[in-house]
Amino acid sequence: MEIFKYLEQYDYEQVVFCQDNQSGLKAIIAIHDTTLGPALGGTRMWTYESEEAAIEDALRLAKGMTYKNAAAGLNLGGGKTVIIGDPRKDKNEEMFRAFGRYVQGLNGRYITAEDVGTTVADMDLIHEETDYVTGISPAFGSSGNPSPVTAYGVYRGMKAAAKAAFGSDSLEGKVVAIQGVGNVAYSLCRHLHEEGAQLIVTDINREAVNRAVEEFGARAVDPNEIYGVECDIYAPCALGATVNDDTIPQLKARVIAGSANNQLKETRHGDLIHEMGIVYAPDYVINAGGVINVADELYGYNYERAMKKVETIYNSIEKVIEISKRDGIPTYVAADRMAEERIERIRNSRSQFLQNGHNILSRRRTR
Ligand SMILES: NC(=O)c1ccc[n+]([C@@H]2O[C@H](COP(=O)([O-])OP(=O)(O)OC[C@H]3O[C@@H](n4cnc5c(N)ncnc54)[C@H](O)[C@@H]3O)[C@@H](O)[C@H]2O)c1
Ligand SMILES: CC(C)C[C@H](N)C(=O)O
Repeated sequence: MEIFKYLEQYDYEQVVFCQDNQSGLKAIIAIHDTTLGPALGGTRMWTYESEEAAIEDALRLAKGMTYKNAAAGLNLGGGKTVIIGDPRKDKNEEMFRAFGRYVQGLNGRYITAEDVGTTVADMDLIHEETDYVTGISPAFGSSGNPSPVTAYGVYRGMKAAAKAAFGSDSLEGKVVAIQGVGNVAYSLCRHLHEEGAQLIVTDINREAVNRAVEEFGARAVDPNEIYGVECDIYAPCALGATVNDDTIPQLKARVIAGSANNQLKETRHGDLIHEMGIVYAPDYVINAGGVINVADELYGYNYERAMKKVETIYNSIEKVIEISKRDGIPTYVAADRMAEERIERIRNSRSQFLQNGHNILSRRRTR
């Protein structure tokens, strides 16, 4: 990967490589765009095939956060961190504290939170070193684990997408195929089960599958089978890029709506599913519940206020589908336009000069 070429192509601001011998920390903080405000995005811990794969993931996820935060109406830019390592074996206190010091070093340009492989306990360790972390324990006045709120947003967005595909937003009797039943999807399964949807689940973690089978009467399938099952809705809730050349021909679903980030391997896959008449709820619009929830901490966390905003995900999904139909464009393009237009509007409204704290005239007088 030619890194500067990539940064230039997608207009990234900054990439920070964090290394600490003692703890084994190897992390990449990617800051995509801070036009709207500080970059807020989670920290993912994952075993990557190569350093290049880790860098690419951080970059793609950071850009996704710029669009997610903008589309959700937040005054926040986009950033993300990946820590290279196995979250089941390689974590230690020193690692998250070392990482916290790197976050502190950015002096508020980047604020972190949970993502795949990290927990509230990890955020609490980061918080030992910096205030620029959200999703820490509620005992600190924070919002805690964002996953259940993300799940609620996905559930609401899925209903809006179902309305467009089936004429009703009721999910009763609908068959939903869920890939990955981790933190978000577990709560999503609960909402769907309560509404009377039938669940088909898969995960590479057997325990996670068993829990969904036992608690929600889900039918389990092998990871490779999930794409081809007979279902109404495919909910990707594991990692990204699962809507691709191999999986699209297998899909029977009329709706794709799930929590995973970067669901489309390439944008052309969004074009392809659009042509096939599949209603795609753009990933960063439907999964914004978690970031909406943690972002509320910046105002002094209020659960009711945060949930009121999360409810609007239903309307946002309706809106992208409406624009998609009106302009004859795929929903992912409609969502990108919505996000980009907001960034441009705010960029322009901020264009007048504002004193930035360096009072040149008063300093001159003291010389
Ligand atoms: N946690 C949040 O609040 C939040 C917010 C927005 C987006 N997301 C995104 O949603 C997705 C899920 O997040 P999470 O917090 O639930 O993570 P998680 O790690 O708790 O769950 C992911 C699950 O997917 C499983 N998995 C991984 N690869 C798989 C595969 N090939 N096939 C089947 N299962 C597989 C894992 O075993 C795990 O159980 C991620 O893409 C994340 O970036 C999460
Ligand atoms: C800020 C976090 C809640 C971010 C979350 N992992 C996301 O992808 O939106």
